[in-house]
Amino acid sequence: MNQTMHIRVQPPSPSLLLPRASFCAQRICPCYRVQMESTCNSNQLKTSPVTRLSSGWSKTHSICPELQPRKCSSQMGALVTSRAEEVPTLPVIGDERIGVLLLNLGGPETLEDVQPFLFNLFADPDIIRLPRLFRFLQKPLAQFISVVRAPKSKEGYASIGGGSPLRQITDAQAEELRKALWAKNVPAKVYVGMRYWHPFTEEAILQIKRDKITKLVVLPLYPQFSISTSGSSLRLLESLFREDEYLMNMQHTVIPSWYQRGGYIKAMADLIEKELQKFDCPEEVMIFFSAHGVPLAYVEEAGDPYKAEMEECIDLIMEELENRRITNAYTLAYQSRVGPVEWLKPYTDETIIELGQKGFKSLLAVPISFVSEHIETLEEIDVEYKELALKSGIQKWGRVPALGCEPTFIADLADAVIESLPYVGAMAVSNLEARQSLVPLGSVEELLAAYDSQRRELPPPVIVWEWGWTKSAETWNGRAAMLAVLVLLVLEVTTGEGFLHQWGILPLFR
Ligand SMILES: C=CC1=C(C)c2cc3[nH]c(cc4nc(cc5[nH]c(cc1n2)c(C)c5CCC(=O)O)C(CCC(=O)O)=C4C)c(C)c3C=C
Ligand SMILES: [Fe+2]
Repeated sequence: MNQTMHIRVQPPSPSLLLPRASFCAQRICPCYRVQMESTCNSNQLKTSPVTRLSSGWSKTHSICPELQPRKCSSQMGALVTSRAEEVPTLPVIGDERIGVLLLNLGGPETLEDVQPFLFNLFADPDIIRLPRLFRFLQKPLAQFISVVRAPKSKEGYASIGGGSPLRQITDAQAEELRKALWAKNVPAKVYVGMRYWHPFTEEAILQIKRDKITKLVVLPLYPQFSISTSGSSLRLLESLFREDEYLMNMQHTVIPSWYQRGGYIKAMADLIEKELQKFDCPEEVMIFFSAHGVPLAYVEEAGDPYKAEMEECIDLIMEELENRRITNAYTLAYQSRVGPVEWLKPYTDETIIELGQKGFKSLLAVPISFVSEHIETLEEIDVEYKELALKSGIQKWGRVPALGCEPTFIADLADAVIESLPYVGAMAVSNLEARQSLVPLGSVEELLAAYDSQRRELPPPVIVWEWGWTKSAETWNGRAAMLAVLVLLVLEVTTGEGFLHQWGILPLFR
C-alpha cells in the first residue's frame, strides 16, 4: 500500500523560518507529496486549532526509485553535517530553547507495578475502543482485565528480572541523543514521556514547561506508526496541549515515523549481518522479522498505516542487505496478540511451526517494531518462540538484539531531529523542501486528523463487540449486560465499595 499525506498549508510567515544554519533532509524523494491545508503558524494554531484536511492517509510512501542523496540549497538552509568542532558553543536558533520529547510505552519496574500498568494500558481508548454509549465502562473494564491478566504478565516480568528494562534503556537513549545533538551544535534538552508508566508524558510536559522550552520536536520511539502506539501518545499530547495556554503557544513538530531513514536501516542491517556470522552456514539462515501485532481492524477499518510501514521497512532493510550481497530468505510475522479477535497475520507462532515443517533448520529472529529490549524480546522471543522453534525442527536459533544505544542509530535520530527543526512551528509544508522531505512532519492535531480523523469505533482487541439490531446483537448485548454486572461485582470485591456494600449484602461473612 502506498501512502501520501494530503494536507495543504500556506507558507509560514518569514519570521518563523529559521536562519540558514538550519538543516534539511539529506535524502529527498520527489514522489513524496505532503500538501497541507491550513494557515498554520503557532499563533494561528492558538486561535484556530482546527486544521482543515483534504483527505486522510490514502497511500503509503513507497520505496521510491528516485531516492537520491542530495544537497539542500533553499532558503530553508544548507545541508550541514557535524559542525561541532567548528562552532562548539553557538546556539543554533538564537535564544530559542529547544526540547526533544521522546515518546514511549513505559513498562512496570516492579511486580507490584504490573497490574496498575496494565490498568493504564487497557484504560486507553486507543487500545480498547468501546462504542460511545459504553465509554463509561472503560475504566471498570480496564480494572477487570488488568486484574485477570496480571498474574500471567507478572510471571513474564518475573522471568526477566522482576520488571521491564524499558525506562533505563529509554533514559540511556535520551542521554545519548542529547550528546549527539550537542555534538552537532544543537543544544537541546531531551525528555522522556511514557504512555502507561513512569515517567508519564504529563511529567515530561511539566518539566518542559518549567524549562521554558520554546520549540519542541516530538519523536515517538516507534519506527513505524500505529494508532495504538505513537497515535495514542499523540492523542494524549493533543489533549494536554489543548488545555494549556503555554503549550498552545509553544511551537512544535512531530516526526510520526522514521523507519525509512537511512541510518536506522543501516543500523538494522549491521545488526543482522553481525548475527548471521554466528551461524555455521550464514547463507542458509531464514531471516525472521517478528513485529508486534495489532488487531486487523486497526488497519482495515481505521486506516492504521502500521502494516504498510512495516512491510516497506523490511523491504528497505533487505535492499540494504542485498547491496552487501546478503541474499538470504526472509519472512515477516506478527507476535504478541491479545484476546480473541483477528490480529495481523501471519502469526509468529504459526509461522515458526510452518517453517519447521518446510525443513528450515536455522532461524534468525529480528524484532522490528521496537528499539529497546523489553518483555516481548526477552521472554516471548528468547524463551517461548525459541522453545517452539526447537520443538518444530529448527536446530539453530539466533536473535538480533534491539538497537538500544547503537551509535549509528542514535546519530540518525539526532539527524532526524535536526532535519525537522526548520519546520517546528513554522509548518513550512508548502515549502518544496518540506513537501519532499523524507520525514513527514506535522503538528499533533494534523497528524491525528490525517491518520484517524473520526476516531472510529474499533472492535476492541480483548472483547468482541457488536452493536445494533444485527444478527448477533442480542447475544452480544446480553453478554455486555452480564459483563457489566461482572465488572461491578469484581470492582466491589477488589475495592470493598459499591452498592452491595451500601445495602449490606457484601461482605457475606463478617
Ligand atoms: C509497536 C509496538 C507495539 C504495538 C503496535 C502494540 C500494540 C498493542 N499492545 C497491546 C497489549 C499489550 N502490550 C503490552 C506490552 C508491550 N507492548 C509493546 C509494544 C507494542 N504494543 C511493548 C514494547 C510492550 C512491553 C513493555 C514492557 O514492559 O517491556 C502488554 C503488557 C505485557 C503483557 O501482559 O503481555 C499488553 C497487554 C495491545 C492490545 C495492542 C494493540 C491494540
Ligand atoms: Fe503491546
